Amino acid sequence: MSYENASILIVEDDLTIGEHLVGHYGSLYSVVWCSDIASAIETVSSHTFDLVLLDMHLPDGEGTQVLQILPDAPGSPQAIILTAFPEHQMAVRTIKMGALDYLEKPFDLDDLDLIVAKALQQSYSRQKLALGDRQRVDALDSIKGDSDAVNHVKELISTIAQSPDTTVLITGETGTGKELVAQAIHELSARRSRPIVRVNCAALPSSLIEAELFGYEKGAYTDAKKSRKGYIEMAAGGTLFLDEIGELGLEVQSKLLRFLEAKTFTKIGGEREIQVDVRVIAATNRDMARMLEDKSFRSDLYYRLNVVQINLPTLRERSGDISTLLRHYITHYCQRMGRPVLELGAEILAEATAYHWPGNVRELRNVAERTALLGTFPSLLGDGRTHQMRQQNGDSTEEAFKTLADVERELIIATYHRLQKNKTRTAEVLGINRVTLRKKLEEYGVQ
Ligand SMILES: Nc1ncnc2c1ncn2[C@@H]1O[C@H](COP(=O)(O)OP(=O)(O)OP(=O)(O)O)[C@@H](O)[C@H]1O
Repeated sequence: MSYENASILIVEDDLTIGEHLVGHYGSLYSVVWCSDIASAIETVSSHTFDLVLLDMHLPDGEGTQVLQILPDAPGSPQAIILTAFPEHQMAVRTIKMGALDYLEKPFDLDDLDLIVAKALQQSYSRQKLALGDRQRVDALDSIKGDSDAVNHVKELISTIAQSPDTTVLITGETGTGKELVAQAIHELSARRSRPIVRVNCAALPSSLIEAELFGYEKGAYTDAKKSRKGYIEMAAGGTLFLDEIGELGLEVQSKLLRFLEAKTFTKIGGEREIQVDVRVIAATNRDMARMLEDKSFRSDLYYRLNVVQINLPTLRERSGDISTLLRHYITHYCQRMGRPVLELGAEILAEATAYHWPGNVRELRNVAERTALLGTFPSLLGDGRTHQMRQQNGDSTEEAFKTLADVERELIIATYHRLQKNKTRTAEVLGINRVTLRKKLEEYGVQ
């Protein structure tokens, strides 16, 4: 294993030892040498090191002063204590404070090399672990929303990720986030260092799909000049994400079922059994119950894929997440376009909440992009009224003014949605009669 990117801070006031250490480690690693405690504290607090070689007695203080700040320093480096004053108690104290090891001067460089290698190995594994944790957090973090339904999905993802061989079926309308979920399962699983290969079964003509999935041997077709790996082999060790699985023809369904059961397959035109270890995640927005009924999808394959199912809620079923998602994507696009972030007024949120979102989060994302680009929020409910957007903390006073009719509209729509579209309660709360409320809602295009 190579640690050429490792960085070491040497804290040593003895010139000969300092030069010796710099000469020895400087050709292998990035090395910084400080000869007093004050500059060592300053340096270790502002730069990232993997390791500190720390003398104990320096002219302006004790090495323990550096040792105690290491856990909070960038990169939380390890420390190896080097001292000319062998004191048993000091050794115990520094180890208790977190030092990795303690060497008495004069020391043998070979001994120090061994301890340094051990320290760098630990630091390397820790960094990999930290990276893994970060990826893990990021994977779930990309799934926005805080409704019970989304939190339940996130819990399922974490559980399924722990079991890297289990086949998963993700169902849900178009744009609900099936691919996002498949990606998160892969990134959280032990397979994350291997590829996730996505195959859109709807995008490939049925004549090609078998060759694309399983590959072919040279000569399998007239124009098969050399053999080719299929997606399954390309995903070896990782995850195969079969999107729109409902579009697979019956013939390929049988071959896929055999692969899922035996974990082996043969390429088209081949005889050799190929063994591949992949997790299969399938997704569909089709009504699978109906497909099973009309026998356009094999029930045995369905049950084999459906070991665990994640059913993603539509956006309208989790309307509480609409404002979070809109804010997230409008901010994202405004920042990407280098524009001031636009503010989402109550009226827009009320309209967005009332809307049906047939294209789910994908549609919302497109609306957010268009809004960021044009500065206006489209009329979702078909009343033809687009909304002029204001910039966060930057609107002109004129734009900030609203008419009484605007305020009334916002209040009525927001109250209606807060009361789960209960007209009687809404009319009661607003102090108007039901007929007036109904007329107003019709006028606003809200059902
Ligand atoms: N909970 C979510 N948080 C943030 N973005 C989301 C969420 N769900 C979906 N998206 C975004 O919406 C878009 C559509 O998501 P995705 O492609 O995963 O949907 P899908 O269900 O696989 O759609 P289809 O069935 O059409 O293939 C993507 O840009 C995705 O990043």
